[in-house]
Amino acid sequence: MVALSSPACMRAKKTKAVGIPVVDLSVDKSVVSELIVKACEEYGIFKVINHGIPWEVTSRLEAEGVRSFGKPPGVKQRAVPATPFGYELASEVLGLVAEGLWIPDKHVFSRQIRDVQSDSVLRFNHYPAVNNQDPSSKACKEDQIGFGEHSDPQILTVLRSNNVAGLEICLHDGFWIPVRPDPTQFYVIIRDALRVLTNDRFVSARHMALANLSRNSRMSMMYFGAPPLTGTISPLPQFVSPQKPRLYRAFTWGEYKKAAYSTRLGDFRLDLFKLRPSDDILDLLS
Ligand SMILES: O=C(O)CCC(=O)C(=O)O
Ligand SMILES: [Fe+2]
Repeated sequence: MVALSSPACMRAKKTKAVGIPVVDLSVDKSVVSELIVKACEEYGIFKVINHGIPWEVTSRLEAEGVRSFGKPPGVKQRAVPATPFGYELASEVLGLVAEGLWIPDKHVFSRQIRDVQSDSVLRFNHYPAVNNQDPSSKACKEDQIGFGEHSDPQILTVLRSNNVAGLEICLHDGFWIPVRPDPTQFYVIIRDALRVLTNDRFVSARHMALANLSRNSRMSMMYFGAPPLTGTISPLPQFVSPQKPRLYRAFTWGEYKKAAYSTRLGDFRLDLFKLRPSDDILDLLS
Protein backbone atom coordinates (compact mmCIF):
# COMPACT_ATOMS: atom_id res chain seq x y z
CA MET A 1 0.00 0.00 0.00
CA VAL A 2 1.26 3.46 -0.85
CA ALA A 3 0.37 6.15 1.69
CA LEU A 4 0.05 9.31 -0.36
CA SER A 5 1.01 12.68 0.94
CA SER A 6 -1.53 15.46 1.34
CA PRO A 7 -1.37 18.50 -0.95
CA ALA A 8 -0.01 20.46 2.04
CA CYS A 9 3.27 18.65 1.75
CA MET A 10 3.64 19.30 -1.95
CA ARG A 11 5.30 22.60 -1.21
CA ALA A 12 9.02 22.83 -1.76
CA LYS A 13 10.94 21.27 1.08
CA LYS A 14 14.01 22.89 2.54
CA THR A 15 16.72 20.82 4.11
CA LYS A 16 19.59 21.73 6.33
CA ALA A 17 22.47 19.83 7.86
CA VAL A 18 21.45 19.46 11.49
CA GLY A 19 22.01 16.47 13.70
CA ILE A 20 19.24 14.76 15.59
CA PRO A 21 19.98 14.62 19.34
CA VAL A 22 21.62 11.42 20.57
CA VAL A 23 20.77 10.18 24.04
CA ASP A 24 23.04 7.66 25.76
CA LEU A 25 20.83 5.64 28.09
CA SER A 26 23.82 4.28 30.02
CA VAL A 27 24.80 7.57 31.65
CA ASP A 28 23.49 9.13 34.85
CA LYS A 29 19.67 9.19 34.93
CA SER A 30 19.38 12.85 35.85
CA VAL A 31 21.57 13.81 32.88
CA VAL A 32 19.67 11.54 30.47
CA SER A 33 16.26 12.74 31.60
CA GLU A 34 17.26 16.37 31.09
CA LEU A 35 18.59 15.63 27.60
CA ILE A 36 15.43 13.75 26.67
CA VAL A 37 13.17 16.59 27.76
CA LYS A 38 15.24 19.08 25.76
CA ALA A 39 15.06 16.86 22.68
CA CYS A 40 11.29 16.45 23.08
CA GLU A 41 10.85 20.22 23.33
CA GLU A 42 13.10 21.17 20.44
CA TYR A 43 12.97 18.29 17.96
CA GLY A 44 10.27 15.77 18.87
CA ILE A 45 12.74 13.04 17.96
CA PHE A 46 15.98 11.64 19.34
CA LYS A 47 18.18 8.64 18.87
CA VAL A 48 18.89 6.33 21.79
CA ILE A 49 22.16 4.46 22.12
CA ASN A 50 23.25 1.91 24.72
CA HIS A 51 19.61 0.88 25.00
CA GLY A 52 20.28 -2.70 26.10
CA ILE A 53 18.08 -4.35 23.44
CA PRO A 54 20.07 -7.33 22.16
CA TRP A 55 20.94 -7.30 18.46
CA GLU A 56 19.57 -10.87 18.07
CA VAL A 57 16.10 -9.72 19.17
CA THR A 58 16.01 -6.91 16.61
CA SER A 59 17.43 -8.92 13.74
CA ARG A 60 15.11 -11.89 14.40
CA LEU A 61 12.13 -9.56 14.29
CA GLU A 62 13.36 -7.94 11.10
CA ALA A 63 13.77 -11.36 9.49
CA GLU A 64 10.15 -12.17 10.45
CA GLY A 65 9.04 -8.88 8.91
CA VAL A 66 10.91 -9.58 5.66
CA ARG A 67 9.39 -13.06 5.48
CA SER A 68 5.87 -11.79 6.07
CA PHE A 69 5.96 -9.33 3.18
CA GLY A 70 6.72 -11.47 0.17
CA LYS A 71 7.71 -9.74 -3.02
CA PRO A 72 4.88 -7.75 -4.68
CA PRO A 73 5.86 -4.16 -5.55
CA GLY A 74 4.71 -1.00 -3.76
CA VAL A 75 5.18 0.27 -0.22
CA LYS A 76 3.46 -2.09 2.19
CA GLN A 77 2.48 -1.73 5.79
CA ARG A 78 1.66 -4.47 8.18
CA ALA A 79 0.47 -4.00 11.73
CA VAL A 80 0.64 -6.77 14.29
CA PRO A 81 0.00 -6.76 18.05
CA ALA A 82 2.81 -5.05 19.94
CA THR A 83 5.52 -7.46 21.04
CA PRO A 84 8.21 -6.77 23.62
CA PHE A 85 10.10 -4.89 20.90
CA GLY A 86 9.98 -1.24 21.80
CA TYR A 87 7.73 -1.66 24.80
CA GLU A 88 10.43 -1.78 27.48
CA LEU A 89 12.36 1.00 25.82
CA ALA A 90 9.25 3.17 25.46
CA SER A 91 8.34 2.64 29.13
CA GLU A 92 11.85 3.50 30.24
CA VAL A 93 11.93 6.65 28.12
CA LEU A 94 8.52 7.77 29.42
CA GLY A 95 9.74 7.28 32.99
CA LEU A 96 12.76 9.45 32.19
CA VAL A 97 10.49 12.06 30.60
CA ALA A 98 8.50 12.32 33.85
CA GLU A 99 11.72 12.57 35.82
CA GLY A 100 13.17 15.24 33.53
CA LEU A 101 9.96 17.25 33.92
CA TRP A 102 10.14 16.92 37.72
CA ILE A 103 6.73 15.23 37.90
CA PRO A 104 6.45 13.36 41.23
CA ASP A 105 4.39 10.54 39.69
CA LYS A 106 7.09 8.86 37.58
CA HIS A 107 4.56 6.59 35.88
CA VAL A 108 2.24 9.37 34.72
CA PHE A 109 3.15 8.78 31.05
CA SER A 110 4.31 5.16 31.03
CA ARG A 111 1.06 4.04 32.70
CA GLN A 112 -0.73 4.94 29.48
CA ILE A 113 1.08 2.28 27.48
CA ARG A 114 1.56 -0.24 30.32
CA ASP A 115 -2.18 -0.77 30.74
CA VAL A 116 -3.19 -4.32 29.72
CA GLN A 117 -5.82 -2.77 27.44
CA SER A 118 -3.20 -0.60 25.73
CA ASP A 119 -3.87 -0.11 22.02
CA SER A 120 -0.16 -0.24 21.14
CA VAL A 121 0.86 -1.91 17.88
CA LEU A 122 3.95 -2.96 16.05
CA ARG A 123 4.11 -2.00 12.38
CA PHE A 124 6.47 -3.03 9.61
CA ASN A 125 6.85 -0.91 6.49
CA HIS A 126 8.53 -2.29 3.42
CA TYR A 127 9.89 -0.10 0.64
CA PRO A 128 11.00 -2.39 -2.17
CA ALA A 129 14.29 -1.94 -3.94
CA VAL A 130 14.28 0.12 -7.11
CA ASN A 131 15.72 -1.72 -10.06
CA ASN A 132 15.00 0.42 -13.08
CA GLN A 133 15.51 3.91 -11.76
CA ASP A 134 18.65 5.94 -11.64
CA PRO A 135 18.99 6.82 -7.93
CA SER A 136 20.71 10.08 -8.88
CA SER A 137 17.82 11.14 -11.14
CA LYS A 138 16.63 14.70 -10.64
CA ALA A 139 12.97 13.71 -10.32
CA CYS A 140 11.14 15.99 -7.88
CA LYS A 141 11.38 14.63 -4.35
CA GLU A 142 7.63 15.01 -3.85
CA ASP A 143 7.04 12.44 -6.58
CA GLN A 144 9.07 9.99 -4.58
CA ILE A 145 7.14 9.97 -1.36
CA GLY A 146 6.55 6.52 0.06
CA PHE A 147 4.75 7.54 3.23
CA GLY A 148 3.42 11.09 3.21
CA GLU A 149 4.00 13.91 5.67
CA HIS A 150 2.18 13.41 8.98
CA SER A 151 2.53 13.38 12.74
CA ASP A 152 1.77 10.14 14.55
CA PRO A 153 -1.32 10.13 16.75
CA GLN A 154 -0.26 7.96 19.72
CA ILE A 155 2.05 8.65 22.71
CA LEU A 156 5.42 7.80 21.26
CA THR A 157 7.11 5.68 18.59
CA VAL A 158 10.21 3.55 18.78
CA LEU A 159 11.53 3.20 15.23
CA ARG A 160 14.27 1.09 13.80
CA SER A 161 15.13 0.62 10.15
CA ASN A 162 17.67 -1.36 8.21
CA ASN A 163 20.62 0.42 6.70
CA VAL A 164 18.65 2.12 3.89
CA ALA A 165 17.80 5.82 4.18
CA GLY A 166 14.32 7.31 3.67
CA LEU A 167 12.96 8.85 6.86
CA GLU A 168 12.84 12.66 7.04
CA ILE A 169 11.79 14.91 9.90
CA CYS A 170 10.45 18.45 9.83
CA LEU A 171 11.99 20.76 12.39
CA HIS A 172 10.29 23.66 14.16
CA ASP A 173 11.42 26.12 11.54
CA GLY A 174 10.05 24.13 8.61
CA PHE A 175 13.38 22.62 7.62
CA TRP A 176 13.35 18.96 6.65
CA ILE A 177 16.27 16.83 7.67
CA PRO A 178 17.10 13.26 6.70
CA VAL A 179 17.28 10.79 9.57
CA ARG A 180 20.39 8.71 9.10
CA PRO A 181 19.55 5.00 9.26
CA ASP A 182 21.29 3.08 12.02
CA PRO A 183 20.18 -0.55 12.33
CA THR A 184 21.86 -0.98 15.71
CA GLN A 185 20.04 1.91 17.39
CA PHE A 186 16.52 3.25 17.82
CA TYR A 187 14.81 6.53 17.18
CA VAL A 188 12.12 7.77 19.55
CA ILE A 189 9.49 10.05 17.99
CA ILE A 190 7.08 12.11 20.12
CA ARG A 191 3.49 11.74 19.07
CA ASP A 192 0.36 13.88 19.26
CA ALA A 193 -1.01 12.41 22.52
CA LEU A 194 2.18 13.22 24.44
CA ARG A 195 2.13 16.68 22.96
CA VAL A 196 -1.39 17.17 24.33
CA LEU A 197 -0.49 15.76 27.77
CA THR A 198 2.28 18.37 27.97
CA ASN A 199 -0.01 21.15 26.65
CA ASP A 200 2.30 21.69 23.65
CA ARG A 201 5.50 21.85 25.67
CA PHE A 202 6.64 18.90 23.55
CA VAL A 203 6.46 18.88 19.79
CA SER A 204 5.12 15.91 17.82
CA ALA A 205 7.54 15.77 14.94
CA ARG A 206 6.04 15.74 11.46
CA HIS A 207 7.84 13.24 9.32
CA MET A 208 7.62 11.26 6.10
CA ALA A 209 9.41 8.43 4.38
CA LEU A 210 10.71 8.79 0.87
CA ALA A 211 10.03 5.98 -1.55
CA ASN A 212 13.07 3.83 -1.85
CA LEU A 213 15.71 5.12 -4.22
CA SER A 214 18.17 2.42 -3.36
CA ARG A 215 18.86 -0.93 -4.96
CA ASN A 216 18.37 -2.48 -1.53
CA SER A 217 14.92 -2.68 -0.03
CA ARG A 218 14.13 -0.61 3.04
CA MET A 219 12.42 -2.17 6.02
CA SER A 220 11.35 -0.14 9.01
CA MET A 221 9.66 -1.39 12.14
CA MET A 222 7.87 0.79 14.60
CA TYR A 223 6.41 0.25 18.01
CA PHE A 224 3.53 2.68 18.46
CA GLY A 225 2.89 3.13 22.18
CA ALA A 226 -0.79 3.98 22.74
CA PRO A 227 -3.22 4.26 25.68
CA PRO A 228 -6.29 2.02 25.98
CA LEU A 229 -9.16 3.15 23.72
CA THR A 230 -10.98 4.54 26.75
CA GLY A 231 -7.87 6.28 28.12
CA THR A 232 -8.24 10.04 28.59
CA ILE A 233 -5.84 12.42 26.92
CA SER A 234 -5.86 15.87 28.41
CA PRO A 235 -3.21 18.45 29.34
CA LEU A 236 -1.80 17.56 32.77
CA PRO A 237 -2.31 20.22 35.47
CA GLN A 238 1.47 20.72 35.72
CA PHE A 239 1.46 22.24 32.23
CA VAL A 240 -1.49 24.57 32.63
CA SER A 241 -1.19 28.01 34.21
CA PRO A 242 -2.57 31.52 33.66
CA GLN A 243 0.48 32.16 31.48
CA LYS A 244 0.02 28.91 29.57
CA PRO A 245 -3.74 28.26 29.36
CA ARG A 246 -5.07 24.87 28.53
CA LEU A 247 -4.90 24.34 24.76
CA TYR A 248 -6.99 21.19 24.28
CA ARG A 249 -10.21 19.73 25.57
CA ALA A 250 -10.08 16.27 27.13
CA PHE A 251 -10.70 13.38 24.74
CA THR A 252 -10.26 9.64 24.73
CA TRP A 253 -7.64 7.83 22.68
CA GLY A 254 -10.56 6.07 20.92
CA GLU A 255 -11.94 9.46 19.83
CA TYR A 256 -8.61 10.62 18.55
CA LYS A 257 -7.92 7.37 16.75
CA LYS A 258 -11.27 7.67 15.00
CA ALA A 259 -10.40 11.24 13.97
CA ALA A 260 -7.03 10.03 12.73
CA TYR A 261 -8.62 7.39 10.51
CA SER A 262 -11.33 9.66 9.16
CA THR A 263 -9.01 12.48 8.09
CA ARG A 264 -6.23 12.58 5.54
CA LEU A 265 -2.76 11.46 6.54
CA GLY A 266 -1.27 14.96 6.46
CA ASP A 267 -4.13 16.77 8.23
CA PHE A 268 -3.49 18.59 11.50
CA ARG A 269 -6.00 16.53 13.48
CA LEU A 270 -5.15 18.09 16.81
CA ASP A 271 -6.88 21.23 15.58
CA LEU A 272 -10.19 19.36 16.00
CA PHE A 273 -9.57 19.16 19.76
CA LYS A 274 -8.14 22.63 20.30
CA LEU A 275 -9.99 24.97 22.61
CA ARG A 276 -11.24 28.23 21.21
CA PRO A 277 -11.30 31.35 23.39
CA SER A 278 -15.12 31.15 23.41
CA ASP A 279 -15.20 27.60 24.82
CA ASP A 280 -16.45 27.39 28.36
CA ILE A 281 -13.68 25.51 30.08
CA LEU A 282 -15.85 24.35 32.98
CA ASP A 283 -18.33 22.70 30.58
CA LEU A 284 -15.51 20.97 28.77
CA LEU A 285 -13.95 19.60 31.93
CA SER A 286 -17.18 18.23 33.37
O1 LIG B 1 8.77 3.83 7.48
C1 LIG B 1 9.21 4.80 8.09
O2 LIG B 1 10.42 5.03 8.26
C2 LIG B 1 8.25 5.80 8.72
C3 LIG B 1 6.83 5.42 8.53
C4 LIG B 1 5.92 6.19 9.44
O3 LIG B 1 6.13 7.33 9.70
C5 LIG B 1 4.74 5.52 10.02
O4 LIG B 1 4.50 4.33 9.73
O5 LIG B 1 4.02 6.18 10.82
FE1 LIG C 1 4.82 8.05 11.26
